[in-house]
Amino acid sequence: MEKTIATKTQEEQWMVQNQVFRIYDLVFRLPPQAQSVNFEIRRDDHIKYLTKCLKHLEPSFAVLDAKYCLSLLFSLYRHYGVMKNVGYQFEALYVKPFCLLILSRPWLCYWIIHSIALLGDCVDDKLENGAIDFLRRCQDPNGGYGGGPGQLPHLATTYAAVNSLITLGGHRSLSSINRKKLHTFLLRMKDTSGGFRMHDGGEVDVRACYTAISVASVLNILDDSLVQNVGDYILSCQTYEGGIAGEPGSEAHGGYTFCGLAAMVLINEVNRLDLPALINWVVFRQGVECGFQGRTNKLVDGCYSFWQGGVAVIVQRLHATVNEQLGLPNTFNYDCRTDSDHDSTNSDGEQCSEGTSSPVNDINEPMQEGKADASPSVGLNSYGYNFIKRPIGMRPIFHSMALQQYILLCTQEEAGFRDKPGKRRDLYHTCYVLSGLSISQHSSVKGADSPPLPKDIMGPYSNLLEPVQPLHNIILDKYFEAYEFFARS
Ligand SMILES: CC(C)=CCC/C(C)=C/CC/C(C)=C/COP(=O)(O)OP(=O)(O)O
Ligand SMILES: [Zn+2]
Repeated sequence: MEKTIATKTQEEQWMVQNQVFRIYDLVFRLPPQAQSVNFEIRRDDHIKYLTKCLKHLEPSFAVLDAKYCLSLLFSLYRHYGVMKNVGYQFEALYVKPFCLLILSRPWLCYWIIHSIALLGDCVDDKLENGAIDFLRRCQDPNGGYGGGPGQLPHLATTYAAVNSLITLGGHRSLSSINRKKLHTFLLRMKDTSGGFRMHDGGEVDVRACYTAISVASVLNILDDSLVQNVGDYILSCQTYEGGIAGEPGSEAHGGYTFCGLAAMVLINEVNRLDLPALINWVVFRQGVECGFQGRTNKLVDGCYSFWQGGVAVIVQRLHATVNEQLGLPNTFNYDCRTDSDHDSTNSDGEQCSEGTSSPVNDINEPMQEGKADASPSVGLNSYGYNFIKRPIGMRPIFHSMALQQYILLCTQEEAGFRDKPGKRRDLYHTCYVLSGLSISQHSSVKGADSPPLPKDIMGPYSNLLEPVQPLHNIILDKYFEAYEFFARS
């Protein structure tokens, strides 16, 4: 069983809290002149580390396959009672780490390639071509992507492969995806409940619903047969706390809440969720340590900067639906907010009062002249595009500067990012901490095209990362390139 705060030993609790609160003290309780805190992102070091990881990944693909077979052989020996001790040791040392590594190579590609793109860089041609060719080999002849060549297709690795290829961009990469076969695979994963299962004979959960809907939407292959009843399934996972669980009857969790909310937006059924309850749940997940926790009474963790932060920024574009559910007038009131609750001037210095702002449109209504696109696209595959083109109608519902502080001071290592002080860096946390930092930095802008103000960036303005399409967690420019590419083909 996982340890909660309550079940951790005194010593473990002290270690985590002492380190996190030391930083908290430094930032919040000391006068600014006494703070010798470096908030700068070590951009070059992160890029160097990530590129090195990708380089190591590429030539080791074949080697890993061979070692995997060997480790399975030892595992079999152990189960049949032959070479029991040697088998145990070998399994602990090699089988488990290799299984994890070998089954998740499209994920490793995505975490690395997306992180490099967030930092404003790209991989060189050799690495790019290597990654495209490798992902092509992970594609199943009957559609979908496995964790490596010849492995069973799986929705999570399909999502990671598609997001990687879109992030690499360009004709060679985008056209390597067999969309027709992928649609067949997605239909095969569809369950009678309306949800999706992760792989043939696998578990049905909200993660599967999201990964299926996300890839179908961005590849322009979403249709009624895929959408049917998936909203019912996700709705049945919203808990009494307001967040969304992995499956009906489970506990609300940030990862699944992001998946459920993003999927509901992509199928245009987000108004069926209880959004005020969801907002109430997510705002209380940001702790005094400034980072987010994944669920009630658990420790903060850098990766929830994206899962929970992502929920918070998606909600910012759902102001019309939230107002409707609260029985409030449908007003666009972003301009009426200021940094001080008592200040009645808007960001342009004009006087304004609550409730007198301009009307807003719902997700599929034409955008207001001058606010965003005058003619949004129509159809099942356009909800994500229209969503990102909408103006942001609500100020951040989380403390963006505090989250940026947690990220920069508690999760940044010399190179790479981690969960919290005391943990080691890894590629998953590097990817989701950077994704969380990006959405946090861009959470105060009013539209997809405006850059953030320096006051909304913790540290030097050079810390600014590339913006993402939060519904897919793909770099915004690359998302638009893919949207146009697949709209034509
Ligand atoms: C796109 C995609 C595949 C999304 C996955 C979403 C995601 C991160 C789900 C989290 C799963 C989960 C229950 C973690 C709890 O781990 P824990 O008990 O170790 O962590 P905790 O103590 O923070 O809850
Ligand atoms: Zn984590």
